[in-house]
Amino acid sequence: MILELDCGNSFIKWRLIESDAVAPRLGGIAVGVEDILLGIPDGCPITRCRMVSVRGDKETETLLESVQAALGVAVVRATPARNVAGVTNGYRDFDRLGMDRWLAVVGAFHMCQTACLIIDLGTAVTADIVDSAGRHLGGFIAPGIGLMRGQLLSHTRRIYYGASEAESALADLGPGKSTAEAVERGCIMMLRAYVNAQVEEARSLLKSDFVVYVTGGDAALAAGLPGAQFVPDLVFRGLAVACP
Ligand SMILES: Nc1ncnc2c1ncn2[C@@H]1O[C@H](COP(=O)(O)OP(=O)(O)O)[C@@H](O)[C@H]1O
Ligand SMILES: CC(C)(COP(=O)(O)O)[C@@H](O)C(=O)NCCC(=O)O
Ligand SMILES: [K+]
Repeated sequence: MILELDCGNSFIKWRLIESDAVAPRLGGIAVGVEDILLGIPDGCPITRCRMVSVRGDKETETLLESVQAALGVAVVRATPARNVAGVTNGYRDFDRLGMDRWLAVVGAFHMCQTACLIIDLGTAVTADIVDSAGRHLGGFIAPGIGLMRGQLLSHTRRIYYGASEAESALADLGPGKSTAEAVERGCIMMLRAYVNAQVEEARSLLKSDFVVYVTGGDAALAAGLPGAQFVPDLVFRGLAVACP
């Protein structure tokens, strides 16, 4: 059994997968390594572990070492590359491209073998464009919905509301008639406008048909994007290609 870890800025996504299987056996979202260890059944035969992390080097090293120590298996960490599986990294400094973005791009091209747009809605919302020859044309990074909302709450005096108000604010998306509705709906509208703009950008750059993949913890916020395929495990798919 292989343990796979995707360490994002907010959460660690983890799953257990048989080496030749497509569907995972078990998985979850964790804050720290302890949560992952609690989620793994006793005696589960883990033989390998692969990891991708966008956390700092020191934090990543600590995570990796604690997993190795707890499970007694070597952890393989995905590292930057100029080319993987027919995809070429488009950054001038290829090692500065976030590894989650890179693996999502690799996973996406591996699936469709044609031009694609990859949108990942997590802490940040990223969009990456790949042409039909596998050339990554670059991408965009913007704050995710939590960061947008958080900036408003922390940088204004009179914007405040509770969790239950926030929850009921999304019953519909028309003009808000309370602070909670106005902020929650405004942030969603901004996010959707950004996502739609990415589709337009890809259309004008690629000048051909392309596949749109949506992933990340907040992918549901892009629901209704015409023709988009929701692939929650896109980063894991790329991780398996990059670290077989
Ligand atoms: N079960 C869950 N627990 C916590 N957050 C979740 C959950 N499901 C979806 N989310 C959403 O996922 C977002 C984080 O997405 P994620 O892709 O994990 O980010 P990152 O890769 O930056 O850590 C949060 O903003 C939250 O709204
Ligand atoms: C853009 C990101 C912050 C997204 O991280 P996430 O929202 O998945 O936690 C991450 O991919 C990153 O740190 N990238 C390095 C900068 C870059 O891609 O240019
Ligand atoms: K992300």
